[in-house]
Amino acid sequence: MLLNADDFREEARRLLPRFVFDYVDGAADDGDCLRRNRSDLESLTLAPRVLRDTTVIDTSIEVFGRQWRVPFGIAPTGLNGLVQPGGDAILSAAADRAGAPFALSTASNMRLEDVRAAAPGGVQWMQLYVMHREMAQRIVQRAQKAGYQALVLTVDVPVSGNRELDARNGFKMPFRPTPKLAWDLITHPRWALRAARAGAPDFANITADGADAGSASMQAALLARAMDRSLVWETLARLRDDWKGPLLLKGLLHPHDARLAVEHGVDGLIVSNHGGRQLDASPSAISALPGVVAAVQGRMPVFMDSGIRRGTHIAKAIALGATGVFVGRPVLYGLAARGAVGVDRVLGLLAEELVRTMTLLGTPRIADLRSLIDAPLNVRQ
Ligand SMILES: Cc1cc2nc3c(=O)[nH]c(=O)nc-3n(C[C@H](O)[C@H](O)[C@H](O)COP(=O)(O)O)c2cc1C
Ligand SMILES: CC(C)CC(=O)C(=O)O
Repeated sequence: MLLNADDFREEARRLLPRFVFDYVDGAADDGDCLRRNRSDLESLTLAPRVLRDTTVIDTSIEVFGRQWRVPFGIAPTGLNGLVQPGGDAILSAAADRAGAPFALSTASNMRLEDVRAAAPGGVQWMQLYVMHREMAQRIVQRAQKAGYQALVLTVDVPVSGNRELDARNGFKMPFRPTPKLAWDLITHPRWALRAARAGAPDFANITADGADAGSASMQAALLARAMDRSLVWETLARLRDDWKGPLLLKGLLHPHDARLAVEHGVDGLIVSNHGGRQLDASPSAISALPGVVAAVQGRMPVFMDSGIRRGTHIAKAIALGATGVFVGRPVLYGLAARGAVGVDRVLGLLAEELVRTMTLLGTPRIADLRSLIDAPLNVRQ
């Protein structure tokens, strides 16, 4: 039975070729940060309040003038077409059905306009990797024109984290067929058939601005995560000028950087260690959250991702001051396991778990959860 995000992970492990599952599931170095994300979330506790009216539970929040039905969304993840052809359109539509936002990665296998069209009424944010300034500018312009409502600049990938599983699987561009890969495909016929039916373009293109910039060198640079390392706080001003809507930074953990973000006119933060895929020595995102929230002093929304697998985890992050959270791998497990139905189910499970958690805590509204942070709870910071 698929009763939680971990069940979907096991199903994804069964159905995906090894090289795809490892890419999705894997982390940097020894996976210390990955485990810390989870164990720090698990070790937090929330003391429930009793005899409170919880007849109606309202999980909605308002962000940048838009209503979200749930205080969580889908984090940007690259190469979703590998999990299932058209993955980004499926995820984006599922997020819209759940009343949740969807963030599209620069490393999408689909053109950003096509993903936008999959959920025209939905909340969609565009994530930006800056490999080349020109390409970044083009993506920014096209995302603006297509109607993406916010821009998320990822700042924790000056260079790729050390992904040893990917190296062992030969997962790099150009992708060379090997006997190991052939065996991987033969033993996962359902995935292989679907990929064959979708055809090469789904994999050949890995940038959200599609064929326009899809030169082989650009694609190899993206997969190698060869970013423009000269991008610094001062150059953020250009981006700030180019993008007319809310600008968020994703991948920030240090309170001092949060203060710099405020000074540089950023509109929101996503406290994140990239799901443990970058610096293995990073603190867990949940342990870094209170420091960032304190530094920001309510001047902009602070989101968090990395390790969220349960409704209780969402409640804990919000109790520690997060405006909302994002999930990466869980929805990809859902996509791998059951396609659109699987993504709906994973999002639905998180929402159901959150409602039950809020009922048990005696906190019918999200704002009530936030007030828990001031209560004398055994919340470790
Ligand atoms: C397969 C995969 C691909 C990712 N690709 C991107 C990306 O292209 N851009 C980005 O900003 N973050 C990327 N991330 C990081 C996620 O946005 C997010 O920070 C992370 O998955 C959260 O941790 P979780 O998977 O434990 O929920 C990726 C994560 C995964 C698992
Ligand atoms: C294709 C990559 C650039 C996606 C990424 O950021 C990741 O694997 O963590």
